[in-house]
Amino acid sequence: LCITETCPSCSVTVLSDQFSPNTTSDVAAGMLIPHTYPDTPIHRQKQWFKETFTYLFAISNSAEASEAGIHLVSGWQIFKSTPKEELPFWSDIVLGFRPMSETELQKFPQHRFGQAFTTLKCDCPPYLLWLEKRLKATGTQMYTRKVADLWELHSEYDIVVNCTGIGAQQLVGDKQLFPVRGQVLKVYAPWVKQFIRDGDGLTYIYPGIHKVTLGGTREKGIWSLSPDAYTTRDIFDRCCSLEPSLQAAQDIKVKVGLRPSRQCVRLQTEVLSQGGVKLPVVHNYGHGAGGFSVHRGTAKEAAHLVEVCISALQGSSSRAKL
Ligand SMILES: Cc1cc2nc3c(=O)[nH]c(=O)nc-3n(C[C@H](O)[C@H](O)[C@H](O)COP(=O)(O)OP(=O)(O)OC[C@H]3O[C@@H](n4cnc5c(N)ncnc54)[C@H](O)[C@@H]3O)c2cc1C
Ligand SMILES: O=C([O-])CC(=O)C(=O)O
Repeated sequence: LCITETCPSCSVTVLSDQFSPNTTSDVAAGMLIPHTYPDTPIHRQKQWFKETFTYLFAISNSAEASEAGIHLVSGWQIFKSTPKEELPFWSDIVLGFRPMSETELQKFPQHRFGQAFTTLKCDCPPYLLWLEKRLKATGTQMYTRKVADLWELHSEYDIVVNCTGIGAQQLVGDKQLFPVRGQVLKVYAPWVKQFIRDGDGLTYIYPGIHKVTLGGTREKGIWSLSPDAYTTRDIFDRCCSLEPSLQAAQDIKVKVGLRPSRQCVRLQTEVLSQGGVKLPVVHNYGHGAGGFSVHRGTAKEAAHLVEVCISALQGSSSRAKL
């Protein structure tokens, strides 16, 4: 979508072996709370988050909000001991960030410190469908196709943009990319309005428009997409210990996804070359546990890289004509 906006004259085709609702992005809670990428400068991560927040905040204030599944949500991030970094880098981007009051903390007797703020949440399947609808309206073609090798695309396309998430491990053999398995529950509990996140990142309660997401797990290097019944019970118990009213939750569905984790998002151009033929590839994958939080910012940067590739191709074809 960002490419169609940045480079309106180019024709875009989306190839994917799976579309919504069968992607990792459909499993995500979709909360805008960034995860830090250790090898990416903080100012760049902050810029990605800020652009994403600003973009989604505008949608949340529009008549599209409900169809797009975007809404504001207030709540608490709580800690058993005061974290080293009391003010995370994103504290001035979310709304109304402040330390929790003593009265608020009384709700969580096991926790000593907390941060209250308002952020945005994407209800992921509706948001992905809304994006697909907007993309189709630009004339973009979408085909179900598994790409085994990027070279198979060179006769059909001038530039390839690689947004394959965990699939990039196989597609481009990226050894730095690894799965972090996450299991979550989606439950019906419409009385839960505030989000609660344990600062250790393991337990969270995220109310969406129709369902509440209860999490979670972080299992490094595990590829299994099968739900685990013991883990389901454990997640439910951990969430009930933070919000006892969840005991009355109904219609519990279990989902599993593989976070495409890396020390940094791979957001760069690579020019593949074979027998004198060149194929520019813009990579944009490896968003780990924070893909929703930075998706618009990273997509805009990828679209800019595509723009640079187009200029280079136009430059080389006019030189060839000379
Ligand atoms: C349990 C869980 C909770 C999460 N919660 C949050 C959250 O609250 N906030 C947040 O910011 N992030 C969250 N995330 C992280 C977020 O889900 C990911 O960062 C994000 O979904 C990655 O998006 P992606 O588009 O790169 O990957 P995907 O959604 O996996 O999309 C990749 C696409 O590429 C296709 N593909 C792959 N290989 C090929 C190939 N060879 N040929 C053709 N197509 C291919 C796939 O079919 C898929 O359609 C969570 C993740 C999990 C697992
Ligand atoms: O950590 C969170 O708050 C939710 C999330 O992004 C994940 O489970 O990957």
